[in-house]
Amino acid sequence: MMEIEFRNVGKSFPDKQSGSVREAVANVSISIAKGEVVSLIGPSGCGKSTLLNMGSGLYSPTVGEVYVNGKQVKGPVREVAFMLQKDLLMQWRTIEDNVALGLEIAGTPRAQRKRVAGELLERCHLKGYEKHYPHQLSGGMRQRAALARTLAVDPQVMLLDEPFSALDAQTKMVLQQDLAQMLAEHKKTALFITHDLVEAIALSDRLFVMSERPGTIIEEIIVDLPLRDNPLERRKLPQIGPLQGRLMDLLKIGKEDKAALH
Ligand SMILES: Nc1ncnc2c1ncn2[C@@H]1O[C@H](COP(=O)(O)OP(=O)(O)OP(=O)(O)O)[C@@H](O)[C@H]1O
Repeated sequence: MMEIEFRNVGKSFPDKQSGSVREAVANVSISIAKGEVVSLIGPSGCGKSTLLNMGSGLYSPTVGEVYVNGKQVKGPVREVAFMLQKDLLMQWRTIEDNVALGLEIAGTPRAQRKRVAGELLERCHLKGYEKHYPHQLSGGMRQRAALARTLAVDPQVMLLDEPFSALDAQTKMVLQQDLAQMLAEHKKTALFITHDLVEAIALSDRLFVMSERPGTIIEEIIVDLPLRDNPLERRKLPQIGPLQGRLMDLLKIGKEDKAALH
């Protein structure tokens, strides 16, 4: 069974200026099996975040349906966790309490919350920072804490909306490595949005390339490369360059007047 499925999904938003509706996403069908990591790439404004929001139940599709674990998504889904570019940590809570937030909401007893948060912080290389506050950490460390918080609720499906785009290139590579290892170790299913083509190739089993708005899928690419759990090594493979070139061509980078990616 597919873990997450978009069936002929479309989404339109009311356009305040014209008073009509504007189509953001058109006729998208994507099926992702348990344990698969899939990336969405496409020009800015093509509807990638809108798709993720429909996956989590935050937005409802105008047409079509979304399923998680065979059940139609009709509102926020417990099995799905979101991670965004902004870490959204609460400044007044310690790192440990930020990581345990979802568990607290779920009513998990304090001792268990502390244990889970401690284990995840160690796994995310933040041991010793449990009692620190977000402002005392670097951007990369805060994003690690956000990753630990996302994993704390043990979601089946992770929706990742450019989680590393605000980080410097080297920090980003190290976090990608941690994420990839955790996804592989826990067989999590993930749908990842990125503008970084090599990041998409390094982390994914499959890629979907979207057109400009209204976003549709223009190409599905199977990343037939080893080392999905080791993106630092996968990046070094000779096949990466040609694959990146193919994506650049599909996205018409440098071929048109406008910037396809930014
Ligand atoms: N809540 C909303 N109300 C109205 N329009 C919206 C809403 N959310 C998104 N849109 C519109 O839908 C289109 C797609 O936006 P979306 O954020 O999904 O694109 P994106 O591909 O994620 O962009 P980027 O790569 O720049 O993050 C845009 O034109 C955007 O203005």
